Amino acid sequence: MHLTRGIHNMRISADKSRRGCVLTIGNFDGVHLGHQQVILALVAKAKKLNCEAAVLVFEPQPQELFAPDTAPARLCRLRDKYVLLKNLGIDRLICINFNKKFASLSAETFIEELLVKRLAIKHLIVGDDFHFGKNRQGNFAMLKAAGEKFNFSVTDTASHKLAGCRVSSTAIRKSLEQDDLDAAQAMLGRPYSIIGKVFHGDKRGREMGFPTANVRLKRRVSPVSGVYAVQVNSQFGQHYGVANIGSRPTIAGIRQQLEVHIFDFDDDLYGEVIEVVMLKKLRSEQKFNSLAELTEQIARDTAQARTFVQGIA
Ligand SMILES: Cc1cc2nc3c(=O)[nH]c(=O)nc-3n(C[C@H](O)[C@H](O)[C@H](O)COP(=O)(O)O)c2cc1C
Ligand SMILES: Nc1ncnc2c1ncn2[C@@H]1O[C@H](COP(=O)(O)OP(=O)(O)OP(=O)(O)O)[C@@H](O)[C@H]1O
Repeated sequence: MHLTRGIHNMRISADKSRRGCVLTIGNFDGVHLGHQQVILALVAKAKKLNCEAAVLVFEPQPQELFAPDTAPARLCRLRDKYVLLKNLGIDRLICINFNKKFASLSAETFIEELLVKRLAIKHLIVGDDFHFGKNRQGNFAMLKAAGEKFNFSVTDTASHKLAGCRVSSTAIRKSLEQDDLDAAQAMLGRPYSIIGKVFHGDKRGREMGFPTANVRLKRRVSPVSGVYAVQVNSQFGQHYGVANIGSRPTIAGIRQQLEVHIFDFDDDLYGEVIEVVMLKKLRSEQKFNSLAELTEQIARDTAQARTFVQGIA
């Protein structure tokens, strides 16, 4: 799968022989079951029209630019979207740097310059509530009309529902917030996990008898927090462990961080990308009066997580 980053890297299709693409546009945060339906329809259409299946996403996601303090927690990063979309058969991921300049493009410019001239779209699939361009002026009806003028077709997505409710990134975040991992898993089509690179922590965990791999969350805010029994997938295979996602109030940590103590494991993970799959929430993060009290609690967490994973392994 190709990754095109930035408008400047989208070639203008002066070459009439270019096959063009079928396209969908959105955040696709989490690439959940609803998104997967859209992607499957897109891939099928691309095959039929003998052209590329392309997904256009924005980075940062629009709300992260317009309202950084209230933007929702991310279910996944661009890198994760790339892998998930690739596995679904997408040929090209187009990532637009969503900044003030881009957000001020008129709906007409978005259609003519981007969709028609640069991407040569043949077919577009979007939700019928999709809005775009300066002040969200562009809408589904406008795309339909533009399609007739510039010779591309437009269809909307039929809502994919579970138990009568539309699957959405928002609904998944809510389930995770309410510690309903099963509901989140049902909507994602896979268990919820966080993928990231292991970096050097303060090594305090090792002194406490519980060495931890620290996973960088970067600018991401995690939709889950607290202590979990987890499965860890890395280049060393599949292991189990116990993880804390939080700001570590006992040691006056500030930024949210993911730390995982992996059972029966002593390979070097620094610099490696690992996936931490949340299996069961054990408790919320707490502030303890001393490191000794925290250590005792982590020992209890570890025992509880071990018992849980023995039950499923
Ligand atoms: C299973 C587990 C549970 C944890 N629970 C808490 C907690 O409730 N409160 C807290 O302040 N820190 C908690 N921590 C974080 C510890 O403060 C942290 O692991 C320790 O300070 C070592 O971190 P460092 O080596 O990265 O500095 C937890 C860590 C683990 C692995
Ligand atoms: N459950 C669903 N069924 C069908 N199409 C969906 C579903 N969820 C999202 N889509 C479509 O996928 C594309 C990307 O959607 P978007 O990233 O806005 O997802 P979302 O899950 O609805 O997000 P949010 O919860 O933030 O509104 C849009 O065209 C949207 O209409």
